[in-house]
Amino acid sequence: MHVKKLFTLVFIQKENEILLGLKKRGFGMNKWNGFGGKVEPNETIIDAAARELKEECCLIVKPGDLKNIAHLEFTFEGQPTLMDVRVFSTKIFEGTPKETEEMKPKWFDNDGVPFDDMWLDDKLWFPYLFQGKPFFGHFHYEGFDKILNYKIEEQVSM
Ligand SMILES: Nc1nc(SCCc2ccccc2)c2[nH]cnc2n1
Repeated sequence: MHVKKLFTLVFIQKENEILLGLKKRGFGMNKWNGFGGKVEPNETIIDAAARELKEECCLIVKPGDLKNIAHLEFTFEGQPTLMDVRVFSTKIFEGTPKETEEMKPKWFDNDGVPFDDMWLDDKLWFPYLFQGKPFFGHFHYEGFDKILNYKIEEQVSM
C-alpha cells in the first residue's frame, strides 16, 4: 500500500520553446525540470502550481491559465511513497524568468531538450506534452537511474 504525496510540475511554453529549470538543491538536484513542488494542506493544486512557479523562477501565471496536461505517478522499488504529480502547462505568463536559490531557468528549443540531464522518464512523455493532449503515466523506478516498468495512456479529459 503506497503513501501518496501530491506534487505540481509546471511547464511554460512559447511557440517552439519550453522553459526548464536546473534544480540547485533537494529532490532532483542537478536535473533540468519544470517548476513545482509539494502541495501544502491549505491550498488547491492549481494555487500550489502558481505559487511554486513564482517562488522558483519569479514568473506570474493566473491559475485559470494553467492547463492540466498530465497526471504522472512515480514509485520506487522497496519504497512506500507514491509521487502523485499533477503537470500543468501554459503559454500565458507575466515577467522574465529569474534564477533563484532553487532553480536556474533557461529556454530550450523543443527539439533541443537536454534529456541526458533530466529524469529518465521525461524523454518518454515529453512527446505527449508537446502534442498538448492530456495523458496519464506511471513509472516504477529501481533507485533513481533505472525504470523497471512504465505505462503512458492518453486521457480523454484530465
Ligand atoms: N520530470 C520529472 N519530475 C519528477 S519530480 C516532479 C515533482 C517535484 C517533486 C519534488 C520537488 C519538485 C518537483 C520526477 N520524479 C521521477 N521522475 C520525474 N520526472
